[in-house]
Amino acid sequence: MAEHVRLTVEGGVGVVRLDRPPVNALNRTVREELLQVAAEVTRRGDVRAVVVHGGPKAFAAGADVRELAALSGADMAAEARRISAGIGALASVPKPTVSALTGFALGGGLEIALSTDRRIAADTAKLGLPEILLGVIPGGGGTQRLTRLIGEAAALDLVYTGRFVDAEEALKLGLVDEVVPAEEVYDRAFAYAAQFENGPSLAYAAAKKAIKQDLEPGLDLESALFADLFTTEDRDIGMTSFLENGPGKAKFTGR
Ligand SMILES: CCCCCCCCCCCCC[C@H](O)CC(=O)SCCNC(=O)CCNC(=O)[C@H](O)C(C)(C)COP(=O)(O)OP(=O)(O)OC[C@H]1O[C@@H](n2cnc3c(N)ncnc32)[C@H](O)[C@@H]1OP(=O)(O)O
Repeated sequence: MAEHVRLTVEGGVGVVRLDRPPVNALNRTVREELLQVAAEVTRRGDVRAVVVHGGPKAFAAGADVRELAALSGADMAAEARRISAGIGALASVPKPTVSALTGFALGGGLEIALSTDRRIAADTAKLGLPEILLGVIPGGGGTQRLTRLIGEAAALDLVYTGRFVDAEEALKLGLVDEVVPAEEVYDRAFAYAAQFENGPSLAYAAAKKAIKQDLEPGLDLESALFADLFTTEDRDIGMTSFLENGPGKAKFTGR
C-alpha cells in the first residue's frame, strides 16, 4: 500500500496525491512510489489523463535534505540517474498530465511539476529551484526541463539565485500555464485533465512523444554533475547549514 503517493481514479482521470507532511519532502520511499504510480497510470486503460496535487502548505518542498545530507559522493554517483528518473517519472506517462500547485513547489517538487505537461498554480503558490543554497544543482531534471520551458537566461537566473518566484512571475516566465485562486486550483486542474478522458488516447500519446524531445543526454549530464557536487566542501557546508540553521544561511568557500 503506497504511503506517500496515493492514486485514485475518478472517471477517466488518475489523481495522484503527494502526502508526506508537513511539506511533502521527497525521500527514497516517495521516489519509489512515484515510479510505481507512473507505471500504474501508464498501464491502466481506465486512466486517460492524470492530475498531480499536494497539500495546502506545499505541493512538495523538494528532496528530504536529511536524506540527501547522509549520501556520500559515491552513493550519489550510483543513484543520481535513478533519482532523476524517479522525479521525472511522470514525463514518460503517454497521457496528458497536469500539476495543481499549492503552497511551495521547490527543488525536486518543482521538478515533479516540470515533468508533467501542464502546471496550474494557486495565486499564493511559491516556486523555485533552491538547490544552489545547499551547494548543489537541481538533480531531478530541472536544468533540462526548466530551460526548455522558460529559456536559458531565465533558467540560469532561477538556478544561480535559488530564489522563489510567486505565481504572477511564474506565469509571466511561462513556468506555469494558469493561475487561479488557491481554493479553485485542484478543480481547475481536474477539469483540464477530464476533457481528455474520452479522446483519442493514441493520438495524445503520439503528440506527447513528438513534442517532448528526448532529453536523455542532458539528463545524463545533469545527473553526473549533480553527483560530482556531492563530493564538494560547499555541499557539506550547504546541507549542514540547512539542517542546523534553516534555509539560505550557508557561507560557502567555493571548494
Ligand atoms: C540513495 C537513494 C536516494 C535517496 C534520496 C531520494 C530522494 C528523491 C528526490 C530527490 C530529488 C533530488 C533532486 C532535487 O533537485 C534536489 C532537491 O530538491 S534539494 C531540496 C530543495 N528544497 C529546499 O531547499 C527547500 C528547503 N525548505 C525551505 O526552504 C523551507 O522549509 C520552506 C519549504 C520554504 C518552508 O519554510 P517554512 O514555512 O518557514 O517552514 P520550515 O522551514 O520551518 O519547515 C517546516 C519543517 O519542514 C522541514 N523541511 C522543509 N523543507 C524540507 C526539506 N526539503 N527536507 C527536509 N525537511 C524539510 C523543516 O526542516 C521543518 O522541520 P521541523 O524543523 O519542523 O522539524
